[in-house]
Amino acid sequence: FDSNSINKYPFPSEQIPRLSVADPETYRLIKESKPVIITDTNLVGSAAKWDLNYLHENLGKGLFYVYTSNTNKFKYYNSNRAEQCKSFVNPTERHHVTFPQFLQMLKRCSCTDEKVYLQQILNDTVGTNIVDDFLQFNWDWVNKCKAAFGWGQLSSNLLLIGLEGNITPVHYDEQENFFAQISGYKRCILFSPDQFDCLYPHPVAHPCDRQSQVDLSNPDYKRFPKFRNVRPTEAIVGPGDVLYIPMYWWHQIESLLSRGLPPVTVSVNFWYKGSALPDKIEYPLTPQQRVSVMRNVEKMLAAALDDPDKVGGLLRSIVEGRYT
Ligand SMILES: CCC[C@@H](CC(=O)O)C(=O)C(=O)O
Ligand SMILES: [Zn+2]
Repeated sequence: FDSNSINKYPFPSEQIPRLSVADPETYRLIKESKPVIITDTNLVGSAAKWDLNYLHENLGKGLFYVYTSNTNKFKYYNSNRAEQCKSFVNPTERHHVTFPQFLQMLKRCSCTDEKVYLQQILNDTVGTNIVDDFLQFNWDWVNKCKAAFGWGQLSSNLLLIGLEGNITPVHYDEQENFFAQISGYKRCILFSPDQFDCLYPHPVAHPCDRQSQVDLSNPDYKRFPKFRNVRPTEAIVGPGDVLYIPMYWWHQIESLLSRGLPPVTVSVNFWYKGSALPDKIEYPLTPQQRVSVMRNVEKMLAAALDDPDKVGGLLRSIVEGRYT
């Protein structure tokens, strides 16, 4: 990757540890829900050949979700909620196209400043060669991890094909994630769940639930003063690396400029449902549990008031002059 393509952000960063699949420390970190880059897993080694030509030949005739953006940011939004919310402006456009059409869109990007990002759950419409490659993922290792950490079922594998420069802005997911990098390089900037107060997520009922309101490239310190206190940990993942993104950990993922061609990055993620609640809740609550409680309060109040826009007013009445 081209090291001077690294965006400068107004905060110092720690480095995410980079450990071997054979190192016991790797599993200690995962057990503690801490991020770690795991090398030599061969988790998606069979996908090392997934370049655009091979994918064009073998992905099949199915349709793929491809997002376009007039900026380089691909902020996720819930399209059903977006339709309900008249004032909401979609940050990206979603298209349902064939792979050849995606390749055409990619080509057009070189002469417009539009960016594209294919984000498609791997399903049974793919060709037999892709199915074979998928079956040759290192399921033995990843299933052992799932069992060892008590994770729930694998909910999906998302195929991500992005253009260099693409950014998935900072957000958290409610699933455990083994993020496998296949080609190209991605900068992964992570923030622990206890930094919730610094990252000001949209309201739970908003189309951009779980997404931070803070634009890392242009933070609005008046609206989001605590953003000054963020302490990220980051790393650059390359082909063969697997990044463990623990559930509720905030992350921003940036596709880096690569000197060579093609200017695309390819990744596959493995989203797992979280582990079951412990029989006995220990106190103090973990940061993840605190986020989950806040989410449930917002959901309950939005339902009780039958209007998400009234939640802020009621919470202020509860807090101001009483819990401050
Ligand atoms: C839609 C998912 C995008 C991905 C980040 C990226 O590779 O751009 C991510 O956020 C995740 O795997 O959780
Ligand atoms: Zn994510």
